[in-house]
Amino acid sequence: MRTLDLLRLASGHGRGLALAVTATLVAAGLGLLQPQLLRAAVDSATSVPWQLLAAMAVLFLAQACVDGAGLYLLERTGERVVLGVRRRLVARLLRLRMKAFDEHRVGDLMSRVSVDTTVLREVVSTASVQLITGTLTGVGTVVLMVLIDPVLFLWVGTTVVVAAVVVYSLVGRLRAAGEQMQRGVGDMTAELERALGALRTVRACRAEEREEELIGRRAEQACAAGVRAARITSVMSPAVELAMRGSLLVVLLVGGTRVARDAASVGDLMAFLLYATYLIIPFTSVLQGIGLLQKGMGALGRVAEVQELPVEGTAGGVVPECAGIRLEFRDVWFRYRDRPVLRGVSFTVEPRSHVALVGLSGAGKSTLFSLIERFYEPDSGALLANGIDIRNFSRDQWRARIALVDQDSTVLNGTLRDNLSYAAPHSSDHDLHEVLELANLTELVERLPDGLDTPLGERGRALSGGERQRIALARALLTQPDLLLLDEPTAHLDPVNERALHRAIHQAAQECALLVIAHRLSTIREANRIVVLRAGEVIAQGTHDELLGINGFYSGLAGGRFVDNSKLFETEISPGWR
Ligand SMILES: Nc1ncnc2c1ncn2[C@@H]1O[C@H](COP(=O)(O)OP(=O)(O)OP(=O)(O)O)[C@@H](O)[C@H]1O
Repeated sequence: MRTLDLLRLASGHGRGLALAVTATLVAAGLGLLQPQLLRAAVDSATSVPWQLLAAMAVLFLAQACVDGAGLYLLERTGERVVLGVRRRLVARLLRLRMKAFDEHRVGDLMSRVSVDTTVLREVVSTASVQLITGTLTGVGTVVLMVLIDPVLFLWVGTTVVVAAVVVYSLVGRLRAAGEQMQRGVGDMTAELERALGALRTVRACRAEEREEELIGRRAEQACAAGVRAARITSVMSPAVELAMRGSLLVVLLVGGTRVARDAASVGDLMAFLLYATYLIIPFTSVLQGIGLLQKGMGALGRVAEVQELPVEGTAGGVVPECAGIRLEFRDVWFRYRDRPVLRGVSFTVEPRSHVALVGLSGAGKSTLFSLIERFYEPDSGALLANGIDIRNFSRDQWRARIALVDQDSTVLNGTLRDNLSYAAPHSSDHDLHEVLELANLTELVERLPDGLDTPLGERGRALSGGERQRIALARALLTQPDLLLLDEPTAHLDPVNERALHRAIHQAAQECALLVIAHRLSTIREANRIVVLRAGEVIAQGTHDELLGINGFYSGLAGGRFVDNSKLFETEISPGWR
């Protein structure tokens, strides 16, 4: 099965591989001719046979050139095969269903693209040729040896068979060790990615030593598997070497006596001896090839696992052009694995309306956003856009009509312009400046040394939390969505910027529908409608004033938990935060 996968890997590169294998085979063939020339020179010449020596020199040179060309072709093909695999893996990883990321660690998935594919390259560029040319030249050498002296070959053959049996018995264990090593490297990368991704927290918690210890342990696991593989190889290699040296000794002893008894000529013995030394090369090649192939099978398995993970579908129709989107949650149920999170959620966001979602932490508010973005699908019930189930639309088309600003306000490594136009790459400078003004960012652009073209650093490290949030909002507004999803948009803002952002949101709400996860009273008051969520259920809907009168849970939330920023401004803190 895996062998088939391996062959499939090389498909499309058959020409390059065939050329490389041919070159290596020709080089090996040229090598096999040399002892024959030597034999002829020794047996027939009475003086130094210059012509034969010149022919041998030409053979040596030709062999070196063809061998070099074959090696280059192989390495090139290996690189191209890996490029194809990496491209396929990257395309797959970027489209995996979100559930796959709940079950697999990002660092481990990354290590499959970097480390495992490198092992695959070795299999393609080295192991395949080692196995093919090693076997063929080995067989060729054996045939020539049998032709020269079958009796002598029997002696050599026996030692070689013993070595082959030792190698065969160790191959399975070498493969297992190879797999463990790759897994160890994957685990280590995952831990490192986790620690570096949260470096500020690691430092603030003075956890460097603990992280170092944990990541070191993962590295040790990879090292232990590597050492296990080395131990197995260290038994294999001397076994082969012993067999080779033994067979040379046998050739000298048995061959010498046969020459003494005139059963063979000196030329025969020299040619046979040369072939016996030549046999070492293909035999070691095949051995190394088998070892690499076993390692490669482990890597291939890990790469194939990614290829089998489910991706988001691309099928579906176009969202019909309309003046706005009316989004309806109709009796939506959803669970993460076996944990129910949403229970029969029903509510509607009218076109150009402003709806706030409120509820305690863990009530399921962000999950509602994930369902709207179609990161996950409901277990039952449906989300309807203007009466049509959104599963009928292609994800791409649907996502083009909505925009999301989440709490993390992701800023990508790149310039401010790259970040703003990420979802709308062809925006004009005029459009960019319009949204910058809306998000109260013009001052930031003036302050940055290269304005819109200033690099923002990895994850926008050079920016404040509020600036990142406003950039995320500006990016969302630039796409002119029909539905804007905001996860507490004013979370990182001071009152001045909060007011500016409310203005921006208010303006945006003229053009599109807004669904806002809100924790601040100011954000909630802006909404035409508030949906109260409790443990995955919608327990009430209405305006702020209506809900205060009819819903005890909401009144409790409003009285105790919403942050009233106007009070914060006066350095008073609402009772729930004391
Ligand atoms: N990927 C996930 N896998 C498993 N459980 C999850 C996942 N994401 C969220 N949950 C769980 O689902 C529940 C709802 O989470 P959700 O993030 O929707 O809550 P929330 O109301 O947005 O909370 P908050 O206000 O704290 O952001 C929580 O109990 C959370 O632990």
